[in-house]
Amino acid sequence: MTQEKYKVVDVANEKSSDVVWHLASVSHAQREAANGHAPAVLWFTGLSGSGKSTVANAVDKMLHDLGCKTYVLDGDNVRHGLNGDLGFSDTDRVENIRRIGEVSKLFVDAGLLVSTAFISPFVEDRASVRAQLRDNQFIEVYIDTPIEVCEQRDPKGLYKKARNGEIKNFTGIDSAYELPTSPEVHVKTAEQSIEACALQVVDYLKENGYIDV
Ligand SMILES: Nc1ncnc2c1ncn2[C@@H]1O[C@H](COP(=O)(O)OS(=O)(=O)O)[C@@H](OP(=O)(O)O)[C@H]1O
Ligand SMILES: Nc1ncnc2c1ncn2[C@@H]1O[C@H](COP(=O)(O)OP(=O)(O)O)[C@@H](O)[C@H]1O
Repeated sequence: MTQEKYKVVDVANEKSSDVVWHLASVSHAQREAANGHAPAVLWFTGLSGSGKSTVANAVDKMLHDLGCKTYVLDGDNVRHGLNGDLGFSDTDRVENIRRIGEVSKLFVDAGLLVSTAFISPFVEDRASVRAQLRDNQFIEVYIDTPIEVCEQRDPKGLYKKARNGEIKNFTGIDSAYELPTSPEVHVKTAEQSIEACALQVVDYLKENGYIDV
């Protein structure tokens, strides 16, 4: 192995300071050309029951049908696996989002349009994930649904449990949700169908040159 195959990065404060990166032999531009679209993370954020998973999966299906390389990260494949050790204290939520941010970055590096569906309640954590990606690779999608509507939907019966005191630290009841201040896409699920919500996101990708179909 010759030395130019390696890039030494400044990670003096990390435990992995003796680890060096192997430079990629397939460039971002080559991946983008092969996939036919730009990579990005569609970061869905909103209350429990707001419709993050439903809309993220509808978007994923539309993009897949258009021939895009996609993936959805949500509680089912993350909180039961990689983040199975984390609960719902503020500290655990911060770590949950940090790890999901790292995983999203890898998917973006692989050239995918990745959709994440996590409450991600804190402005600072969403901003940290954005800051780790290149310009335009983080698209915040605010799934804006009034808590009354979420509570009426209550697809998992969790609001009822939280109101009864069976669940503590429930977002919107006794745990904070900090509103996105300038999301790239602002989706109001109480005012339009699931399909219209998903189209709003896909149209954003078309209008901003991520996909060209
Ligand atoms: N205390 C508390 N508060 C909020 N949500 C709770 C809680 N306990 C369990 N659940 C279920 O976990 C899902 C939220 O997990 P997230 O990883 O998205 O949360 S966070 O981003 O770390 O805040 C959330 O799923 P969604 O309804 O899909 O949002 C709930 O089903
Ligand atoms: N326009 C809409 N967009 C998204 N979900 C909707 C809409 N109208 C009704 N729903 C329903 O609301 C519920 C949202 O649940 P879910 O997607 O699991 O939310 P979250 O992932 O935010 O917890 C689903 O039962 C879905 O069918």
